[in-house]
Amino acid sequence: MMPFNELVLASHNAGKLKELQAMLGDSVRVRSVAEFSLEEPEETGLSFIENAILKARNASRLSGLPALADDSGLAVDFLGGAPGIYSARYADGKGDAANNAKLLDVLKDVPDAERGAQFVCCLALVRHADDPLPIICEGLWHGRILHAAQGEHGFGYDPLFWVPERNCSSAELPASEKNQLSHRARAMALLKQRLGLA
Ligand SMILES: O=P(O)(O)OP(=O)(O)OP(=O)(O)OC[C@H]1O[C@@H](n2cnc3c(O)ncnc32)[C@H](O)[C@@H]1O
Ligand SMILES: [Mg+2]
Repeated sequence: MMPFNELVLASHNAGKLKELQAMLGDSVRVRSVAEFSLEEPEETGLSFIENAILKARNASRLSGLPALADDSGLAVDFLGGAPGIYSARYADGKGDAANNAKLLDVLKDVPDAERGAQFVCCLALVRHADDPLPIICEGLWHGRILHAAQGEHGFGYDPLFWVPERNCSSAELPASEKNQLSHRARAMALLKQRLGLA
């Protein structure tokens, strides 16, 4: 059991919410921040950590509940870690398909050996909106960027992310497998350890 019985997930991304819920299982009753507000807080931080804390505090303030936020993104080696914390806004807010198209275009002449990338996930848990000691857990997932989209599962950049340990894209993995391997899965495993659940 979690040290509390209700938790609000501070995300407006349906793909993330599904994965986080599956990973949390029935260890805690999960609510979504959308029950309290549809307005997304501005992600003004310069790091995944700052943005995750900012989203968690916002959701906790709105709900009066402990809150778990996920700030994540794709860091491409050839681009010096871009789009990074700006992954959701890479194509100026035009959405996943536009983000993916832009990334493919920017990397169109880059050979496989230079297409290394990491998915990054930072989870932040606050017990209340002004919690002075949020719990922060990170996870990385190493792969490389494909030359064209592959696979239908997952969300976001998954169709472009080659998973060397499975020889397929992350959008070709069934949800249950992605949820054991991914950046989010690694961060969640650490969070469960920190909470004494693992
Ligand atoms: O901030 P919230 O409301 O949680 O939702 P968001 O989609 O804006 O989330 P982020 O600000 O953390 O941006 C994450 C970006 O990285 C992408 N991303 C994160 N995890 C991913 C995953 O597991 N598979 C594919 N893309 C992912 C996602 O599609 C977004 O473009
Ligand atoms: Mg966001």
